[in-house]
Amino acid sequence: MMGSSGNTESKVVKGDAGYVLEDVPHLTDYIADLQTYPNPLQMNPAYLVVKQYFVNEDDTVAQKIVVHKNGPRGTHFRRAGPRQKVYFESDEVHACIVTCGGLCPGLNTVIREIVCGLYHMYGVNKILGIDGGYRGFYSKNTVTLTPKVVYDIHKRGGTILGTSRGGHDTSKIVDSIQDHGISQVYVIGGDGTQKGAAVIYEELRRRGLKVAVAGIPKTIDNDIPVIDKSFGFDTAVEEAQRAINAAHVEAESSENGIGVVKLMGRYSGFIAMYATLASRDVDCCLIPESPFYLEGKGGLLKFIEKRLKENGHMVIVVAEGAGQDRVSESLQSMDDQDASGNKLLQDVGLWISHKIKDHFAKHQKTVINLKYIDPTYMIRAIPSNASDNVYCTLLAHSAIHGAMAGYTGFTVGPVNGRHAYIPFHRITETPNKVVISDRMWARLLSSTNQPSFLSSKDIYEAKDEEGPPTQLLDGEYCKDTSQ
Ligand SMILES: Nc1ncnc2c1ncn2[C@@H]1O[C@H](COP(=O)(O)OP(=O)(O)OP(=O)(O)O)[C@@H](O)[C@H]1O
Ligand SMILES: O=P(O)(O)OC[C@H]1O[C@](O)(CO)[C@@H](O)[C@@H]1O
Ligand SMILES: [Mg+2]
Repeated sequence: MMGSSGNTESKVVKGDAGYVLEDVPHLTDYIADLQTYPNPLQMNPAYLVVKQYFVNEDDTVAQKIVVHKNGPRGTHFRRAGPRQKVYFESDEVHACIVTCGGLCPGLNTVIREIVCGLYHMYGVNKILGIDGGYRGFYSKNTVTLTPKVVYDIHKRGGTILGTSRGGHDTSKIVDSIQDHGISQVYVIGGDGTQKGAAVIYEELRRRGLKVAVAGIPKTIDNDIPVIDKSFGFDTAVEEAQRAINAAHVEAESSENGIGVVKLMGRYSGFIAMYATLASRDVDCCLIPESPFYLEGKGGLLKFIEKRLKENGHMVIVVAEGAGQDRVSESLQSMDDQDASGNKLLQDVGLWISHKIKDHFAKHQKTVINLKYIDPTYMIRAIPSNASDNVYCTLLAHSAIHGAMAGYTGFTVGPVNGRHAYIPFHRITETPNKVVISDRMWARLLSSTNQPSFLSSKDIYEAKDEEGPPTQLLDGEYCKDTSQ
């Protein structure tokens, strides 16, 4: 038995045995009598031979794949992919693409694949690039995008369209969409961008316009929940190895050598955690989710003394958002924000380097040789690697298939390896963070042998906050990162 309840916020369908579909909006939810057309892919020579090319309308993807015999089936999302019927004729589509927020490897690949996918799979040849993020809709000229224009852009870092923070003026953006006669909007960006896409969708719907809005989640920090991983993350972790290697070479080449590497990660320490686990040369990894302290027993400085005694050198990786409360306290900084309202961070790498140098100079009378390496922008300004390129292609194709099939107000992304359409609010409400009571962080602690900086009270509270260990696998809103 299926029953459904829906508003513009959520469209939830319930089925048997605790099955829940968190569906995405469709143009037919607010426009009556929309005409459908056979999917032109049916005649496409490249795809003709694929058996079962089209996704079954009822296919959904389970958010939770570790299940118990009598447990509820849980939350599902609509499976991404091409449908037999589409809601746009090729000639009718006028698409636009915008990139917002910080840079990330793979942005150009996603742009390229949206343009080429629309053109080659659906015969769409009216595609506009919006210059410089959301504000480009109303304050800049547009760029015409063709397969020829985007041919080799995946080999370059950054975004050929430019990006920005702030400047989201919903009514001006939607006026511009209306004035240009745009019928599909592809929005590439992080949590802020997807929030912006959600309000654009709401306004288009309020005006009753036949315009599909598709979000492609971008975040180098991997802080978007529900999806398995964000594009560019692997590339960034790989690039971070170069900085860690350099820090290690510098550190081991001198007496009491210390290499400090700062990596991106505003609120989520995934890059630092994965880069540390991959490298094996790191002695200590500091992330925003795990508070640390410097002084006293169990503190960072005592650990450094111990490591230097044991090995004669060490490497510390610090995520940019780690220990921000301590840094701000000590620098008595103002609560500055960027144009999008994101808190501007203090340089924790510099701060920690000073603290370490001070400690050894004042209290230990030991000569140390500390090198601080800050590759933060270098790891996100590069082109995506091979596997991210393939991933970007799948994201772009999933977004195109969804928009052509009339879905709107959705983000695409892999959930347990299968691409799905996810309602905007599900990926913007709670950021994805490293769970320090999870097995992955335990693996890191055991590989570096660093202190956890947690008292037994903290450990008890961390477990209590997350619930018992198995709840992580069961948690509706938690990704299973434990593996
Ligand atoms: N709540 C919101 N409503 C509407 N627009 C928003 C909202 N939050 C952010 N935006 C807009 O989204 C754009 C990008 O936001 P932001 O600078 O926070 O980056 P992001 O997409 O979160 O990417 P990242 O943080 O990974 O760099 C900006 O133009 C900003 O104005
Ligand atoms: O300096 P910018 O470009 O505003 O962005 C810095 C922030 O962007 C991010 O890379 C996220 O996109 C964060 O890791 C970082 O704090
Ligand atoms: Mg963000």
